[in-house]
Amino acid sequence: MKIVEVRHPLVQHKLGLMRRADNSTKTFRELAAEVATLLTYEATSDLETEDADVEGWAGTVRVRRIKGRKITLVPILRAGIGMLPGVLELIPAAKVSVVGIKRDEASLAAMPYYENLVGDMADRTALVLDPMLATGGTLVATVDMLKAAGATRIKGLFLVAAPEGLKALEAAHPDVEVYTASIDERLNEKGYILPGLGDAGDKIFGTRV
Ligand SMILES: O=P(O)(O)OC[C@H]1O[C@H](OP(=O)(O)OP(=O)(O)O)[C@H](O)[C@@H]1O
Ligand SMILES: O=c1cc[nH]c(=O)[nH]1
Ligand SMILES: [Mg+2]
Repeated sequence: MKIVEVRHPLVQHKLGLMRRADNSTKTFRELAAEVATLLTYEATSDLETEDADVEGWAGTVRVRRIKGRKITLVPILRAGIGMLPGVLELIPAAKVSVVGIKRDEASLAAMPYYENLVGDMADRTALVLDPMLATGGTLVATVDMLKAAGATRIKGLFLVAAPEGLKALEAAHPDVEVYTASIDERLNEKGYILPGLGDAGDKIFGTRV
């Protein structure tokens, strides 16, 4: 399975700022979007390009443009919404497919509650957005949904990923690519990533703080 831990200094610096416990909602949100932009840059580095001719100031110029295949962004409610503005900075025309999944806090089981996907999923690369990959249950349920709708090219962007979640994904969907700012140490007994970021959804939405 392709797993890319992005070691770029800007990513590492911004993730380090996100780990502070005293961040305001505004600061956490801004950093989540900024890291999402940088992860998008990495995750799109293998997009195919083709030649095209444009009329420039001194005549016709041969340029490169992104070839045919289109992208759909798939933010997982709620917390994935926090990454959406940063990804749209680089792919402003992308169609957005929304998935709602809530992790049951006691069993840690992923509970899907909403699905609204673009129609032509089979023709698109799906970029799944979620700040946290913990047990992997949410991501596996999301990929199940996307594949059932015809998706064959799926990449996931996560601010932080736990080894346990990566293992679960590899067992269920080894064809999915993962881009993350950090592979952290482990999960705690409540399924939270250590050292992690805490509850990313609560921090992005300003709830329970
Ligand atoms: O890998 P897993 O163990 O499944 O956990 C990860 C999921 O948990 C969090 O969402 P949460 O259920 O807290 O929902 P929220 O976005 O509404 O906060 C997080 O944003 C992921 O979606
Ligand atoms: O560490 C974690 C795990 C799941 N969800 C979060 O928001 N944080
Ligand atoms: Mg949450």
